[in-house]
Amino acid sequence: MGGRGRSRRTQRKHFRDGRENVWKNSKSDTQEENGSNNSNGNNTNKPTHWQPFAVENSFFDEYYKEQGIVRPEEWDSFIEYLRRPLPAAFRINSCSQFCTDIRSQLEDEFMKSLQAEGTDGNEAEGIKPLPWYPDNFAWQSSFSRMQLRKNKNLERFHEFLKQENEIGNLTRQEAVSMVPPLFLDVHQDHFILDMCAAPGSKTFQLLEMIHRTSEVESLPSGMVIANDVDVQRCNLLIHQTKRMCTANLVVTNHEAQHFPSCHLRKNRVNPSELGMAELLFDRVLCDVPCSGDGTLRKAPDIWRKWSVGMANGVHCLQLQIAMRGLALLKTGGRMVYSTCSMNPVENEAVVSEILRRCGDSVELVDVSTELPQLIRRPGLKSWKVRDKSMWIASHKDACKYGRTGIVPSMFPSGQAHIDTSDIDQKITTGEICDDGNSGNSNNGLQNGDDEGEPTDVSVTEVSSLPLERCMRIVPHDQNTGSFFIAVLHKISPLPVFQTKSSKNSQQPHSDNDEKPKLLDDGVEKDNNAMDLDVLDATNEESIEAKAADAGVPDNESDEALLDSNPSKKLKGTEPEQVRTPNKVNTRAEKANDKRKLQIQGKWFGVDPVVFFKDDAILNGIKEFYGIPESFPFSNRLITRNSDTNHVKRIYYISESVKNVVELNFLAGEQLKITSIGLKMFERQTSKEGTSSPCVFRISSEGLPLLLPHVTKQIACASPVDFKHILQYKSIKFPDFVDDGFREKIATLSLGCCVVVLNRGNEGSSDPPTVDKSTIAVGCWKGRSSLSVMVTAIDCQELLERLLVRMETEKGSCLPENKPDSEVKEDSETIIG
Ligand SMILES: C[S@@+](CC[C@H](N)C(=O)[O-])C[C@H]1O[C@@H](n2cnc3c(N)ncnc32)[C@H](O)[C@@H]1O
Repeated sequence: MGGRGRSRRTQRKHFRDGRENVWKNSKSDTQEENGSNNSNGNNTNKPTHWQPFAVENSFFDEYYKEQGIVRPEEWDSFIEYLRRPLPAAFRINSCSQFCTDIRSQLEDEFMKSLQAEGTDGNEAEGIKPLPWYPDNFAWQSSFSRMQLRKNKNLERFHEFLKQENEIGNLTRQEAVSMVPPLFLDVHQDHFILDMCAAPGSKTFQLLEMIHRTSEVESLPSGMVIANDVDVQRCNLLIHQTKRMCTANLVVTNHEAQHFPSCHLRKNRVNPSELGMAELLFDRVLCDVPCSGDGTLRKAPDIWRKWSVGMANGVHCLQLQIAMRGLALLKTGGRMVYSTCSMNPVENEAVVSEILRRCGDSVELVDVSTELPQLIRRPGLKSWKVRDKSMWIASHKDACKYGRTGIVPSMFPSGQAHIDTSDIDQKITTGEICDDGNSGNSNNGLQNGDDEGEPTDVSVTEVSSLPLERCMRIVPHDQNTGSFFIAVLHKISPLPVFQTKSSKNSQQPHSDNDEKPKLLDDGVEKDNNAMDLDVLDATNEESIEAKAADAGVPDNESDEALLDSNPSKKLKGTEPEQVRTPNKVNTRAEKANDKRKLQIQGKWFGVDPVVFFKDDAILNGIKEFYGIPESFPFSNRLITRNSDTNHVKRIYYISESVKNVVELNFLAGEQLKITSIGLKMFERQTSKEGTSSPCVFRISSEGLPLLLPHVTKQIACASPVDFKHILQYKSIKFPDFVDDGFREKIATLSLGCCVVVLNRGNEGSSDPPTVDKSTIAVGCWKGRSSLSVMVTAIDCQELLERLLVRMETEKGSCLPENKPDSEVKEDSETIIG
């Protein structure tokens, strides 16, 4: 095993041979993966060069055998599972109106039919619920994604998955990726930060958790901030979470390690007047960027790319992000640190360093009694460090052999070797976090590599920390990918860290110290975050100390902070007035409101977040739809356009999000917000819009929230007419089957209206009685026809579900006949 005692020449040969093997073996792997003599008649004689990925890598084998993440006798099984394609897994959106219908469909229909189908001698399980996921809401199939796409027998199931996924009733997600949010112990009133959130599958879960039991009419008091550094991936996340129809989400675009503090100066505001003076979180999910070798089964190209440098290269960033997460966590709060990597350098090493830095203020939680059906392994107490050339026994050896890229925190002891030599200089500078190995495929030694002498790694450091409380999920335990999870509890404010002078250095320190040393957390300041960001945001004294350190005068006002950006000057506003936003009808509030309306976006390329305050438009909307004054619109409507005369979309935000927006505003717009709230109203720009007294239609996302409050422009359709609307998208008035419905529609104004399905329990009340199970769609009433404003796929879904429900309830028979007059999509057809 390993490179222990191997001579330089032998070691080099070994690496070269290993690389050749990868490619030599790819032919046979190809045949295996393509499934020769496939019983379903798929072409099995594809040319072998079609196979793009080799599914072995000797450097990988050598590395993980040495780390002992599985016992030697398990190795073959471990590797064999890693080479198998990953079974497809998915989750039912527990907030979907149809979640129980879908679960029944899986349990009663697909479970049996797919078991009967079987494929290619695969496990005949078909699909089964994941035993550790609550309420049978998560499922795993024994089919890979490839099989689902290619196998004719699975076509119907595949179509079902695709359709429900697109609508938002299902989320396709790796089984193990569903685990971290389950350990966060989320409550409905929690403020949650998802630090590295894109593409958003875990954010979706977190949102489901806070919305879990809320009624249609009331929003949860918690909220989620989903952050990612990559704008494009943020857009993916926004698309993904749009299906959740939530007013409790803010998407931000920051480097997680520099996530802004978003706090107000203690001496300038009275927090009790604001509700919140500092943005801290009850829960933090820290699902950091990683080498990703836990996803080998899903992404087999990683076999070819894998190198030790991938893990070593992200270790420092992971640590910085985790430390920032803990700083933003409330005392008493819980943070989950997770990676989809198997590598201890990205996992146990990061957790160890967190514990060393935080001392008694953070504990690693023993969650062994939580989710007992989830099979997991305890974290390692001992592991080894290597770079592309050699195994390294300790930081001392790293210094001795000039191994740049290796930092003390990678070792179980975390102990730094202090030396004043040139080599040490190199190691303690920031460059070590960005070694050239990261992400490249340079596994082996090359001519001219400075190998040094192999160090004796037979004596491995052993950690005294309770790392067995960490969890590693491995593929062969329950036929999944791999994941690492650690649950951290913040007991008290973090120790005060050293200031800029020690930036990026990992100072020597010892596990045996009684008190944690005051260490810099390695976070560089940026203009926005100032130095305050490296601190525990709960530690007021340290904030002030740091503010002074950063050259910010003690008495600097919020206004002055805003002045740093010319677009946000608060001319003519007294500080006291800024601090009393809750007083009604004061001059100060008006000035404040005006300022909010006028504010320009601080962040380049990101639309500003502006409170929508156009009373004329808002009153018009309320009047048109008959929305009572009791509906909380005040300070809950947002636009992303500072020119309020040309607002196209109006977003609705929960009370919790409103508090964050106000805090952010007063704190100098520290948050770079890419998406916020729920799209509630949208300007109808087509010519139909001009014929309506109200140009703002209710968007599909906003309808569930508004529905119980709409008293005008609403009509209850019989199942027959409702089905026709969905089926034909646009119906001429004479073609309505039910006279009562036709008459009701005739009384509505031109423009947007809501049509509710009458299933018998709505009664004859006008407006109809609605509850969580009410099915309704937004429509547009034109001069001669009614058109549905729902996407084609949503119409289809509703139709299918409707038919199933109707059949079950045996309430009504739905005719298949077309309406009398020719149905065609005329100019009034609007599919929103
Ligand atoms: C493992 S993925 C997160 C997966 C996500 N939690 C989910 O469940 O869908 C890591 C994410 O971190 C983001 N990322 C990388 N560096 C980052 C940084 N410095 N700050 C914030 N996000 C970062 C990447 O863009 C990527 O989307």
